[in-house]
Amino acid sequence: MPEKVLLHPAIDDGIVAGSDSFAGGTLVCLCVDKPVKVRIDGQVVHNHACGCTKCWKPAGATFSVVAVTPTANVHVVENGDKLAVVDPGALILRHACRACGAHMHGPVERDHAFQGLTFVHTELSSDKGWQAPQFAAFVSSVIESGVSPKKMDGIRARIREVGLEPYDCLSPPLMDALATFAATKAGTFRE
Ligand SMILES: N[C@@H](CCC(=O)N[C@@H](CS)C(=O)NCC(=O)O)C(=O)O
Ligand SMILES: [Zn+2]
Ligand SMILES: [Zn+2]
Repeated sequence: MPEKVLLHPAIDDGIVAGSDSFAGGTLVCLCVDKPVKVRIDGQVVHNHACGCTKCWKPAGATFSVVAVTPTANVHVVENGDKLAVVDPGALILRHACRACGAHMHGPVERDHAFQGLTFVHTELSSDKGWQAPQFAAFVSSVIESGVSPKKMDGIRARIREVGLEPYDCLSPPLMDALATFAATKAGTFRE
């Protein structure tokens, strides 16, 4: 029997639909003592599985699940002194809890198509109604975390089976946003 392909706990047992009227919630890190808490006002968008090596994954998961929300909607409300930026040179300034390692919020501050957005992991919240994962991004990148290339057909098949489209970069709307930004910078943008 072929080995079962595990993607992420929020996907493996069936994707739970989000709520259109969801008003937001609080992310809590994995620490038992003095957990970091981050409140998000309102719903997230572009929630997706990410196979890249940089996004935070829970133990045993091959993919992370990460979404974006306007940075203005993100508020560190408790124990923010435990946070540190993982890589200050990265586009996404991932603020991780120094004790448990969970990435609590990742703003994009630099001049970029995603400037003003923050990347967050809604699985760190017990609130119900967050947008469900919509697609899988950077699927080929799981090879960089040690997944055998021989497993990629099975991984992509499983992603499709759970109802997501696998992409090796971002989804078409996000890639279009990046290209629109580049075209605007280059002066080649047309309405
Ligand atoms: N193949 C690379 C891809 C890394 C990458 O480009 N990740 C995307 C998706 S999260 C990104 O936008 N990264 C920006 C950043 O890490 O700041 C890896 O797996 O490390
Ligand atoms: Zn923690
Ligand atoms: Zn990623």
